[in-house]
Amino acid sequence: MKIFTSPQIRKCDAFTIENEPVTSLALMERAATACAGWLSRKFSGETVYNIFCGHGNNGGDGFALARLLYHKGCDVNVFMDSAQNLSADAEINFKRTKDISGIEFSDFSKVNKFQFEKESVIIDALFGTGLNNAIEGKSAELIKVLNELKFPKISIDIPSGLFADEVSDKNSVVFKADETLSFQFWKKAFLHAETGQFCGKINILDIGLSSEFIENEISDSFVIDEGLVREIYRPRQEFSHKGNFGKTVIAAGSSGKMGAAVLATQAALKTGSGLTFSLAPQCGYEILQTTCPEAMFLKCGQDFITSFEVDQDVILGIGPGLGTERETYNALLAFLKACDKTLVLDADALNVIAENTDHVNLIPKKSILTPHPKEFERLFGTTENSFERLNLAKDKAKQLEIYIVLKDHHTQIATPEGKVFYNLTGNSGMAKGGSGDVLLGILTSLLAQNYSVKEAALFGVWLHGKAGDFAAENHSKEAMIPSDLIAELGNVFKYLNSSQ
Ligand SMILES: NC(=O)C1=CN([C@@H]2O[C@H](COP(=O)(O)OP(=O)(O)OC[C@H]3O[C@@H](n4cnc5c(N)ncnc54)[C@H](OP(=O)(O)O)[C@@H]3O)[C@@H](O)[C@H]2O)[C@@H](O)CC1
Ligand SMILES: Nc1ncnc2c1ncn2[C@@H]1O[C@H](COP(=O)(O)OP(=O)(O)O)[C@@H](O)[C@H]1O
Ligand SMILES: [K+]
Repeated sequence: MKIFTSPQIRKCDAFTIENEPVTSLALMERAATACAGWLSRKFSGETVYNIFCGHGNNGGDGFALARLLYHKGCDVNVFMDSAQNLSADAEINFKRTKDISGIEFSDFSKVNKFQFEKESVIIDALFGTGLNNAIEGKSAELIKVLNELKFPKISIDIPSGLFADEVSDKNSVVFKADETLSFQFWKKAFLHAETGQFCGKINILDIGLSSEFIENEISDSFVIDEGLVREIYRPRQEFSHKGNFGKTVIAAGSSGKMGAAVLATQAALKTGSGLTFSLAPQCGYEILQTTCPEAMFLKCGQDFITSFEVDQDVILGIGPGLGTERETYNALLAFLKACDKTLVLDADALNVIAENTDHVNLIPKKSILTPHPKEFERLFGTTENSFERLNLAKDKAKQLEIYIVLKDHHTQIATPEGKVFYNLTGNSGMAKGGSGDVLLGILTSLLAQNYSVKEAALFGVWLHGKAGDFAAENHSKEAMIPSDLIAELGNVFKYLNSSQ
């Protein structure tokens, strides 16, 4: 699914109004109807909705929502700034709502003394995508008060104070939502840590904006939705044999870090690789042969890896637990100098490359790099925030013709064509040492099975997160461990096969 910027969303809005039989007012009604439906499914009939309306169209959504909820039999209070002029559509919806005697209207200034009912919900319809500056004055004071209230908080379209496409100033006042009801599209602000922390759970509501516009408008940012994953996923053919599913080699591990090699190798096996090998030092022989009996052992060194030489017909994933021995580093640099095949590079392999700025030029084109934020910084330098980090990743992916998988809550994949794909699966239960090793195994296995590099990156990151979500469901975010991700891979494939 494409991600649009605020100006593109406005264009989409205008195109829909111009080319489809719908007025801007009717579009507002659709938006409010979608919100009213969502809220009445979510909350009980006893709920009292306290709707805070700004003077733009976000406020217009709020006035319309107040009327629709009231007509569903709900209790509704509306708060507004009576001194402000309203936008045209907000004015019409204000007029349609103000004469309903059952709805109480109050000025923002009354909020401090207002007796909120026990079953209250706070609805933020103050500012939407039209915000053009940090919120100050009365509105800022209001938001500070609302943020202190201990009731469920819902933002309409975007939490007030956030910009859709960029980071807001650290000190700016932002409404802190438990859930955000947004229209039609994901916004970048929902997907980055600095801004996403204000959004709570995101719910994208379809309001029927022009599919013609959505198809034709160019965007370089996408979310990986399940439809895209299903297009990529290829169920196994029954008339097939192990030779059809590639050879995966996981180069990982050193004395004291063999667990990383085990996790990556097991993940490669459970993702469907035809033949799987662990390239590891002798100290890991018994460990790997016992924990991964299906994988073959390629000995390269005693306590750490001293050579990365492999056959030409394999796909190689390098990095987890390699350690920091000079000999391993030199062997990897020598190998990279001679290699022109796609690789998956993670962890210590990235640290080797980060040692010298020229080393990035040794990365074979079309390789996948999977840095976490610190590794990314070591490789490519520091940035002010995650939006800028992503821009730098986009530049580097284009310049070096590689795929950069920026690991995060919503992992971002930057492609050589300058596109960015945000992942939506995964959870904080995965924030544990070893999760990244599992990802390397999955990605390498998919490449070996002949998925294109882009497909492997998108599908692999989604699979990894989905396995994490299943693990959290079964074990809790606290108790789940990276091994559980591997165990859940089977259920993710079953899920893909059963709901085709
Ligand atoms: N697109 C869609 O698909 C649909 C969109 N819809 C809804 O419309 C919303 C966008 O509405 P919008 O453009 O009227 O902007 P919104 O955020 O309500 O108001 C901004 C107002 O505040 C002002 N202002 C700006 N910054 C300020 C500041 N710092 N401090 C103080 N004032 C500030 C600014 O005035 P200006 O400075 O521009 O004169 C403007 O008057 C969108 O989020 C969604 O909810 C749905 O109804 C239908 C489908
Ligand atoms: N809060 C989170 N939400 C979703 N995914 C997460 C979260 N924290 C970590 N992850 C995922 O877990 C993995 C952690 O990788 P990494 O930091 O390399 O760990 P390690 O190297 O210790 O295995 C990444 O794929 C990352 O996206
Ligand atoms: K809002």
